[in-house]
Amino acid sequence: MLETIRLSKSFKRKKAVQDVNLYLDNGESVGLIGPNGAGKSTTISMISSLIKPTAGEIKLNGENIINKPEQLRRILGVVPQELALYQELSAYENLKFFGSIYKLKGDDLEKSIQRSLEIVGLEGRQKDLVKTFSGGMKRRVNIAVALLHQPKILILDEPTVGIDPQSRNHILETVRMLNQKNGTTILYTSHYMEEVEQLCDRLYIMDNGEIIATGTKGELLSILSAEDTIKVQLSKMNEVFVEQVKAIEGVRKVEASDVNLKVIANKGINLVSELVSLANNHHIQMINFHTETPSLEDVFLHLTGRTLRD
Ligand SMILES: Nc1ncnc2c1ncn2[C@@H]1O[C@H](COP(=O)(O)OP(=O)(O)OP(=O)(O)O)[C@@H](O)[C@H]1O
Repeated sequence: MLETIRLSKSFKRKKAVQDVNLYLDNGESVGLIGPNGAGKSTTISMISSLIKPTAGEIKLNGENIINKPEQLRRILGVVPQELALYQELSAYENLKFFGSIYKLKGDDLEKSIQRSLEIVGLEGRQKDLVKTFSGGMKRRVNIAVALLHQPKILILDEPTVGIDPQSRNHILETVRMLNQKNGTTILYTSHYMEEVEQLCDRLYIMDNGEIIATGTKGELLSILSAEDTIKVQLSKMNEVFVEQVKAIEGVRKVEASDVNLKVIANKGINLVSELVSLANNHHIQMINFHTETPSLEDVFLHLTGRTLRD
């Protein structure tokens, strides 16, 4: 349905986005995840024709629409990171104003406003001034604005940053409902891995302006399927022991702190028995150990050497 091909944007010498290929199929819920500054907002701004790409194409149903953004605008709803609301107007008045920009009028406009307010759960607060709302409620009004023209594709740029947990849950539920009940195609950006894990069928992982991995959760986790992670608590620790653990064939990484050891090793080696015999040689007891199941955060760490929130 919607596709970007080698989409790139530079600001002077800064390459903010480079060669980004992504596609959204009809009815999919797709996550775009990456740390601050990865290039997510810039990518979204290009797709929503707020800024012009330096290079690349944006295709809608196979047709390059970079120079005819109005085609895409009709079917695209965008919830930007920054609030775009009039604080001195009520929620209803804000929606009325933005609805008129979409050229909605009369009964159609009224129905759209009430439908959008209902979706975000603010129909009971529509007469209240936006300035009296919590941050989370303002975000929900922002989402209602993006829904006024019943977009087929909804893009949300980090919609849960800095808001209370109740509004966050409400927003996640709203997005899930729009995707699963209304069939709205979703592109959801976040630097919270657990949100995209919950909401999205497929993910793109972005770092330093580039897509560094893509796939379903299962496909991304399989990047780590060649490794085992074992965490061990010991009765005591010494440096020679740690060095000998590092030297075990197939061990990739060892992190030691206090009496805890985390060992990442190639799958298939008999790491536990090697550790037990080494510990015995040093008169160290293994108090407990467990194998860790990798998460998508681990995939990100594996690919970039950093955590998402670094
Ligand atoms: N108008 C601009 N002028 C110069 N540099 C910019 C501009 N907009 C973004 N950048 C730079 O481009 C890079 C990508 O920024 P972008 O906002 O797209 O990242 P992001 O992944 O959305 O992160 P965040 O979650 O912090 O918004 C950053 O290094 C940023 O400083």
